Parts: sequence; C-alpha cells; structure tokens
Amino acid sequence: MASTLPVLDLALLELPDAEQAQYLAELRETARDVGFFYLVNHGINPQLLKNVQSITRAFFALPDEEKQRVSMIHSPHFRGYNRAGVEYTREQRDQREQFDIGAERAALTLQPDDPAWKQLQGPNLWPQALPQLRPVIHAWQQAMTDVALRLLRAFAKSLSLPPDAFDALYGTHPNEHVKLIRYPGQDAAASQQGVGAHKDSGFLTFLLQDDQPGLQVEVAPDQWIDALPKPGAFVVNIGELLEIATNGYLRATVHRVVSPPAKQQRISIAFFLGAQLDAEVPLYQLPPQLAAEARGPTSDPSNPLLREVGWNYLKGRLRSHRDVAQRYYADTLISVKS
Ligand SMILES: O=C(O)CCC(=O)C(=O)O
Ligand SMILES: [Fe+2]
Repeated sequence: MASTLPVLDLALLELPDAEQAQYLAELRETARDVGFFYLVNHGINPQLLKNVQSITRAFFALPDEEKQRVSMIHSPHFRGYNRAGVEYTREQRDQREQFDIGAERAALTLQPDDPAWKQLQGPNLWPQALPQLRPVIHAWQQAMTDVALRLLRAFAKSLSLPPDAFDALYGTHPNEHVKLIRYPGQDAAASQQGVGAHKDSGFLTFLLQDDQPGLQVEVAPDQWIDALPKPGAFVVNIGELLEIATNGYLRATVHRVVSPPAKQQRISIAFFLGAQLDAEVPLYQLPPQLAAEARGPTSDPSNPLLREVGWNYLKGRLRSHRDVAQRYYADTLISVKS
C-alpha cells in the first residue's frame, strides 16, 4: 500500500495525442485506486498563489468584529465567514474557521414550486476592511476553473469518452466554490477534528496547502495516509459527481484534517469545481473493459449520492451549516432527509 500520494504532471497533457495514452492510463488508474494525487506543472502563476495565500492570512488576521460582519448567517447562499466549531461533519464540530466564496451571480427570484437548491445561487459577501480580497480571489477562481476544466477533459479522454463529454454538465455556469480555511492549533486533550471524514460533492477539488501537515486520506478501510504539503503542487481529489458519472469506476475518496498542535495553525485554500446546479448526472457508457471494473457508486445511508446536482450540493451545505440551514431552509429540512 502506497504511503504517499502519486504525482501527476499537467504539462504532459500538451503531448501529441499518440504519446498521451500511457499518461491518460496513469491518470485514470490513480483516480480509480487512490482518488487523490499531487498535481505539478499546473501552469498557475506562482505569484498569484503567493498573493492568494497572503490575502488569506490577512483575512483571518482581521478583528473578529470585521469577520462577523460577513458571517454566513447573513447569506441564504452559504457564502461568508464561519468561526471554528460552528460547522459539523459526521455530527461532530469541526475546529476550523473558514470563508466561503461561490460563483459571483445575482440571486434568483424563487417561485413557490421552485426547488430549494435554486437559493444557492447568489452574490458573495466581501469584507469592507480588506478590499483586495475580492480581486485576488476572483483571479484565482478564474485560473482554477481553467485548470480544473482541462483536467476534467483529460479524465473524459482517459475513460475513452469524447473529451467534451462532461461539458454539458458544467455548461456555462459551473459551480466554482472557493473556501479559505484556517485550522487553529489544539491542546492534546481537545478535539483534534479539523474537519471530520467526508467526501467532496463536486467533480474535482484542488487544495493549496501551506507547510503544516494535517490532511489525511483513507486509502483503504480505516487505513489513512498523510497528504503532506508539497511546495508548488496542488492536492487534487475526485468528488462525488465523478463517482456517480462513472458508476463508481472513479472514486470520491474519504479524507479528513487533524488539527495542528497548540500554538500552530494550518492554512489551506480549497477550490471545488462543481457542475451547473440544474444539471443531472447521466450514467456515462464506459468501454466494456472499464465498465467491468466499475464498482457501482458507494452506498452509505448517511450520505446518499444524488444525481441531481443542485440537491447533491445542497445536501452537503445543509449538513455542514446547521444555523444557516435553520434560518433559510427550514422547510427543506422537513422535506429532505439530508
Ligand atoms: O484543509 C484541507 O486541506 C482539506 C479541506 C477539505 O477537505 C474540505 O474542505 O472539503
Ligand atoms: Fe474535502
């Protein structure tokens, strides 16, 4: 069993088609067997990455009062700030503070019969005390969307599907979710749950870690390996949408973060590429050889995987942010077991 994550080089996608076969097979097998890897040579300007990291530190260093002004409780779209201990994973509180940003779009006017997930679309909250945050995050969100779509097309090719097979799913409105995260250090006697074990709900996740360890990946039942920070690389993982789309051939791997020791902290910046909220994930026809190896999507009664993208995404948001759910989605909580 590997003790570190595999490394994949995005620049190899520029090879002529005839020379790509081995690389695409490696991409497919890594995504299938581990579901997590380091991505190097991704082409994102290192200065942009530095800027994103330093503006994130500046955000968390703001006085609590400023952060509370952009608290998520003000947003029916699940945007904004949460202090540590407010979010839940597997019924336990996560010890991390975070700031969520989504695709910057106007809120929709809902009709009585509209599905609740339509309320997920809307504007972000931005702190007045840190005006540079918005342009830096927008630039990063755009750059990450480009990289994520390149990688998604490579996945389609690696599965012998047309390269644009997934394009209709993310359409013109991909769900581009950025999360700035700070894990405060914890005393040995306190809860070490930075974020509890979970799968991500979208297509692909990219993590920009600092140099503090803590991220762990479940490579086999109850077997965890450390995804140690690797300078210049993203940690990439597969989300539930790719698991559903490939009938479980690709795997949305469970992962978690263990808190840093007291007096230290860990900063991680996540980019989640999701599909358009009104899309439904079809079951893609894989070639017989791959189809025979598909395991079917995992069935976990506490986490059903839903083909309707809006519902699958809302499921995760309602579970994580109980206070926002109570305030804006009370009717949905009654009608949907999340
Ligand atoms: O902190 C990290 O690097 C991982 C965060 C994570 O898994 C998540 O927010 O879904
Ligand atoms: Fe995650």
